[in-house]
Amino acid sequence: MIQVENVSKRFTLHNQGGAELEVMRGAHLGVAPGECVALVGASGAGKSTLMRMIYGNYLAASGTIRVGELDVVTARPREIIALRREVLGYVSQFLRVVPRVPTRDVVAEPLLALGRPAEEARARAEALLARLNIPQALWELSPLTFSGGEQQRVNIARGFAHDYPALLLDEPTASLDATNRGTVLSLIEEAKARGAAIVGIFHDTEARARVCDREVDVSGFAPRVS
Ligand SMILES: Nc1ncnc2c1ncn2[C@@H]1O[C@H](COP(=O)(O)OP(=O)(O)OP(=O)(O)O)[C@@H](O)[C@H]1O
Repeated sequence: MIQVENVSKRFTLHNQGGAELEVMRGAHLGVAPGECVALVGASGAGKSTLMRMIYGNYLAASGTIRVGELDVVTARPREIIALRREVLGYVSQFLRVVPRVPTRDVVAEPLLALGRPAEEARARAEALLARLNIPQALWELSPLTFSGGEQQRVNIARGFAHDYPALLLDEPTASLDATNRGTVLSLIEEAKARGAAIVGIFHDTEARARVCDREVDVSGFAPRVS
């Protein structure tokens, strides 16, 4: 479902005289439906960079990144937008939302964007918010003033609203209490059971051991200095 082949990445630092920083060469990764793969490696090894390339936020310098039928490296912006709407979900560490939009609508939005009936989208959003222990009194409010952990749970609810065939998870259990952490791990297990292909960064080693089938050490993709 997710197939990364021979990917390299260079950053051009425009504010530092155009210096070129090569951070990855020959990256490979394959994730089958129903599988969860953890990206591991020391800080700065390139875990986030690889995840952002799969999502199409960073452009790979070479190689292919297939998600379903689409090669993200050569895809047009319109195709990336459709991929993100239908196929590839991304739970980032931080919630980014438009001000004044109620929490329930923030969570329902991915389903509405797919043309699902408003009633169904709302019901799904409410079920997820309840499961993640967001008090009902907060559903009508914007999540911008919520606590860090509440915002993270709203972000997770939004990321799991649609049953994406592929999911990217950036530290989904960071800063959660034991109960909510358990709920998030159950959501991940349920996504795997319905066939989602998942790539995740988990500094929480117990969480990683519970939900991930394999680890891929991105340090192995560091460019060799010759
Ligand atoms: N936008 C950017 N511009 C320039 N360099 C970048 C950019 N993003 C990442 N890098 C560099 O790429 C390398 C990999 O960074 P990345 O954030 O992917 O590592 P990581 O493994 O996710 O680290 P951590 O575990 O600390 O989050 C680092 O040397 C970093 O400085």
